[in-house]
Amino acid sequence: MARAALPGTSLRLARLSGHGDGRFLLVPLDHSVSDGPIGTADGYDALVRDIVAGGADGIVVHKGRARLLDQRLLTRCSLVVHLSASTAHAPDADAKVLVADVEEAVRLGADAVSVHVNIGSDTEAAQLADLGAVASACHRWGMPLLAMIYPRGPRLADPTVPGLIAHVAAVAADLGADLVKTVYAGSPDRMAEVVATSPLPILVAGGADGRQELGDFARTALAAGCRGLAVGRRVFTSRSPADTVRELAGIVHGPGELSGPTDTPLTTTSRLAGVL
Ligand SMILES: O=C(CO)COP(=O)(O)O
Repeated sequence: MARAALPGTSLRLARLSGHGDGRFLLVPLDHSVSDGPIGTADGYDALVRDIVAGGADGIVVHKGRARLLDQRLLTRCSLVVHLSASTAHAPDADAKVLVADVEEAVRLGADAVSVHVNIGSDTEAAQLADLGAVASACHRWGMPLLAMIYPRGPRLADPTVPGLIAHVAAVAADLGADLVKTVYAGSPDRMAEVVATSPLPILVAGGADGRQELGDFARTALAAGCRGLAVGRRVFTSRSPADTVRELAGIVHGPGELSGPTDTPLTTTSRLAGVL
């Protein structure tokens, strides 16, 4: 569904979809807030270099990290500033709070901002209020808004029910987001049901579930109509993050220089599940 976007919003969105095809491969690296450092300080810089070399459209980081990055890398890869946070040590890790605002993201040169909302959590009301307020600020500044929105909370037994995911995607659209990142519904048919209801492009979260090979997972999600992927842990815990990103970029944006299988069994990431 076509929407009238501000020129700034559509220009930044076009930059974010680096290949100009309306598809997106993002690599979230905000895990350092939720769970602790992603490797060493030098390793983090090398990781970002690998992600850029592999052809990711954008990385997702918090505001302080954005200031520490090598700016030259961000001329070839978009910057998404994540405005939400919680840590694994909180009494309720699903309770995301805002830790930055859109003006800060503008000053940092962001191509988009993201907000995390857990629908069904005990603090859903505050997170919805935050999403609405950030959407208004994004509209003032011409800044694209990625809603990382999930069915997640103590009363939700199965977050992969298509009707539930469709509902959270509708919340994102109705409150003013431009892109949705949410969970995979478990099968292509179920995911296609979700996509059919959403006026916004849906990016599927890579997650830590290693049961399906990452490339297959990506192909399945794209075939179901998803417009891209946001894959964090399964990139930075792979043997070669650059090769993993290269493979995913080839799947998201069409045939490219695909490399061999790069995904490795996940050993360190399951503890993050439910926090991000
Ligand atoms: O999107 C995430 C954090 O914002 C989490 O990404 P992964 O589940 O792919 O690690």
